[in-house]
Formats: sequence, C-alpha cells, structure tokens
Amino acid sequence: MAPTNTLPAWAELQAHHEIVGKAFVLKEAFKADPERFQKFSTTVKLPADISTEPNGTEILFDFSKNLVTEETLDLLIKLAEQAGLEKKRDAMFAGEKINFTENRAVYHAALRNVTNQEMKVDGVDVMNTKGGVNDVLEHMRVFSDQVRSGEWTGYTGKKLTNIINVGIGGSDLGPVMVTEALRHYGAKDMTLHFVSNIDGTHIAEALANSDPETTLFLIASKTFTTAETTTNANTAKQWFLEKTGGKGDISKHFVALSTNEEEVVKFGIDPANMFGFENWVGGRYSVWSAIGLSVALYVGFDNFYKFLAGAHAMDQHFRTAPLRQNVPVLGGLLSVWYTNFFNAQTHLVAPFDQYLHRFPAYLQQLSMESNGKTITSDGTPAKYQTGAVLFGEPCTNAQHSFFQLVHQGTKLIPADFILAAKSHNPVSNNLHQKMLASNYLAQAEALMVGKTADEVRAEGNVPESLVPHKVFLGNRPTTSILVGGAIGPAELGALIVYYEHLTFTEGAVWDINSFDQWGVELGKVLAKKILKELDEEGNNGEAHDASTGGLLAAFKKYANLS
Ligand SMILES: O=P(O)(O)OC[C@H]1O[C@@H](O)[C@H](O)[C@@H](O)[C@@H]1O
Repeated sequence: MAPTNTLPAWAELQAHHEIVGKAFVLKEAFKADPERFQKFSTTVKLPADISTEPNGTEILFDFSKNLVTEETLDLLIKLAEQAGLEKKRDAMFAGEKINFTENRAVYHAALRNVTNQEMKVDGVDVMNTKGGVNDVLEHMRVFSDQVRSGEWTGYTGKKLTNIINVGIGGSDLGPVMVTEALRHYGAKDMTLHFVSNIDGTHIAEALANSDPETTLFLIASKTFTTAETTTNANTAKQWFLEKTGGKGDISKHFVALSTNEEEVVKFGIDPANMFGFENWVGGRYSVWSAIGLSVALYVGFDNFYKFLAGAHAMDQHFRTAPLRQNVPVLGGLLSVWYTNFFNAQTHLVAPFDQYLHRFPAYLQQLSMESNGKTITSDGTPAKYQTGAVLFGEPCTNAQHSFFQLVHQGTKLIPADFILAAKSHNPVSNNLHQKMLASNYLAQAEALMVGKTADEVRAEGNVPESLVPHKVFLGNRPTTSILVGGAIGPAELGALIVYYEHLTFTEGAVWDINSFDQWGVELGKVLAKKILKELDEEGNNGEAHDASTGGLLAAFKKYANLS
C-alpha cells in the first residue's frame, strides 16, 4: 500500500491537529457538550451463559476523556479505511497468510471459535480436522479433568497438585497472567510455578519445595527449541530422575505443549502426552491454545472454555461492529492519533485490580513484539513513528510511584484505566472496592481537569514560590474501561482480545507486519556464540569490541573461569 503518511486522511489529520487537536481543551469540551460521555462511549455485552452477570456482563469503554472531537474520529476512521483495515481484518479471519515474512496465517481466533464457524487454512478445516482445534480442546478437557479429580496420578499413585510450567515469552506470560487473574476460580489444593528465566534461581526456587511424587511438569514451547526452555526442562527432568532414584515415570509427570513433535519425542515425552497446535498461532497469542493448559488445570476446563467464549465474543464484535462503534478499532486509532500527531511515545495501562497485576507485563509482549517494527510492507522504513512503549502497574499502587510523571511531567502519557464494578473480595463491607473505584474515577478526572494557579492560591496558605509546583496542567487523556460485573474468565478473555485487536488496528494503519519478531533473533545468536567462548580457555573476548571483550574477560576472572 502507499505509505501511510501519504494517504489523504493523514494530511487531513495533520491539518486537523494543527487547528483543533493542539488547541483542544478536554474539560471545556465537556462543558460545551453535555452529551459527550454518551457520544464517545460504547458498551459491549457478553453472552449471559458465560458471564459473571445473570443478564450478561456489560463492558463499558469510555473514550470521552480523549483529545478528540467527532471530526477527529471521523478522520481517523477515514485513515483506517484508506489503510485497508477492514480488508486486512477480513483477510486474517479468512486464514490468509498475512504474516507475509513467515508465510503464515494469523489464526489464533480459531482457537476460541466456540461457535464452531468454518475456519480454514490452505483449504483445511482447522476446527474439525484430526488433531485440529476441537480435538486438542477435548484432549485438554479430559486431561485437566483427570488431574483435577485425582484420576491421573503420579508414579506412586498420588494426586498431582504441584504444577510447574516451563516456558518463556508467550509460553509463559499468558499462562502466568491468566492464572493470576483467575486465582479466585483456582483449585485450592493446587500450587502453580512458572519457570521462564534461564537464571538458575528460577528453576531452583520452583524445585526447592516440590515433591516429585506430586509434581506435574508442563513443558511449554511452540518451537521446543528455545534455549531457556529446553535448558530448564532438562534440569527439571534430571531433578525428577535423581529425586525418584530412576523410578519416576516421565510419562506420568511430563507433558509437552508444542507444535514440534520431533523435538518433544527427542526430549523423552510420549507424543500421547503432547498437546499440539499449529504454526499459525503466534507465541504471544498462544494462551488460547494448548499453551493454556495450566489455566485449564487450575481453573477447570469449564472456566477455560468460558475464557475462550469471552474472547470469541470480542472477536465477533471486532469483525462485525461498524468502525465507529468498534471498541478495539477506536482504541487502536486513538493510539495512532497520539503517537503520530501528538508525538506521544508511551501507552500506560493501569488496572485497578490486584488480580490483573501481570496484565501490563502480558500486554508489553503483545504490543511491543507486534508493533516494535520500522519496516513497512514494501520493505522500506516507515517515515513515521510506530509502536508505543507500553507500561503499567496495578493501581492504586502506581499512583504512589510513577503517577507523579503522568500528572506533572513534560510528556504526554495516554492512559487506560480498567476497573470491575464487583470485587471477588468485597471485604469490610465492600469498603475496599468503593475506595478503589473512587481512585479510578478521581485519577481520570484529575488528569483531565488539572489545577490552575488561581485554584492553588484559593486553597490559602500557599507561598507564591510554591504555587507553580502545585499547578497541574491537566488535559491528559484517559480511556476508562469498566467491567459491569466481576472479572471472571469470560470478561478476562474479552479484555485481552480488546487489546489484541487494538494492536492489530495500529499495525494495519502503520502498514507493518505485526506478527513476526525478527528483532529477538540477533541477541539469541550472539549469546550462543559467547556461551562457547566462556568455556574456551584463553579466550578473553578479543574478537569483540573493547567493551564486550573487557566485560567478558572480567566475568571470567571474577567467576573463576579460565
Ligand atoms: O514458545 P517458544 O517457541 O519457546 O517461544 C517463546 C518465545 O520466544 C521468543 O524468542 C519469541 O520472541 C516469543 O514470541 C516466543 O513467545
């Protein structure tokens, strides 16, 4: 396609930013238009049979505290249309190979296609084919039921209650985030560990309090060749065999979640205990696949299925809602607006929800591995900014640390705030949840209205020299997401998919391939080479630049390597 910044709507947006965007005062917009909240907010309703609410949970997306007018949204949608967003979306759902640098379809939506719509890649029905989506789901159901009920036992006949997931990147972040988010639904007799880091501390700490008789290892790796995962898995296998004096039965204690049967078998896992998926599932989208087995084990298959169903509901919304009411599209276009026209560099996501404490970390991979790209579809560098730096922490904690910069720093930090109306833990007569909600509301309002010098003075007793320090410029944009019930599996599924398609929308407009990740390769290759050098006697890194060589030599000296 033509470079995004040469599309007619881009120039229109630039002109609109000069005239309207730069001068836009959010609090004035609310005064001028009493309907602004209604006009700029949209509610998505989940099906009742999967929701935490009897009539179906509503999720309200309030975009009204963003620096936009109706004309801004119209122009952004025009840009999306000119960039071919709908065509690209439909191509993804049609199983076309839109991941063109790896010649792969991007079809993780099939994994949560709970209405069993026809979905095909290369003419093959991925849902109902042997070993396809429905078969793997059934395998996951049977296995998770057996482990949870105690029918599947370890080599001494004991129930497996200690689950260790070994995986990294998408094979870790999704399972960790989702099991934490759904802890309320988790089996009370189960302990979960997630080992990802090559730092031996990670596996050592997980094994330290584990009993081999009751431990189940899930070796989670799409490729089954990732250095961290294969090394940690081998260490786990060695530990298991040593601890059981060679009597331990690998087939009862190790299962593989992977696309690579050959490597799984080489490792020593019975293919019958392999839960497969296809290469059209990107690592960062794999929690919906067999990689989500830890979730199914922990919260039970029925809840895992509701998680998929909530995700599917958001897929349906993204596929069918008009762009102007399409929440992931609006979220993505707002990100484009701030990134490309306001020169914002970041995207803050702050869940007002302790269970969602790993949500920002999960979104970092989703967003930054997808859209941290410079090269556009024709192989030339983008002449505009792409992926923002996504960061976040749960609130209210974040308010007591980096929110200083969000309120009074020199940078524009567009922020998303997420809250559930109902807490799973309404302790102290729901006081905590009301305080949480008051902060959720107050932060967005404070960021918008700010505080003028006159308002500071009116508070009295403020020395004039302090006044500028107490001024808040305000006019800082937020999107508020309010889940109408509690965050259960379906609500969580829908929230994740909101961000997936928001990321898709950004990538479609920026004309980049959001589905590869070549940028992670260079460091991996170099690390392999350096690992050999660490063992080579007399090699003091002479082949490297002076800094790398100097550090390598110093490491060898301090670590007593020759
Ligand atoms: O699941 P695998 O094959 O072990 O890969 C883990 C991760 O490996 C990283 O190198 C990739 O950048 C991620 O996208 C991926 O999720």
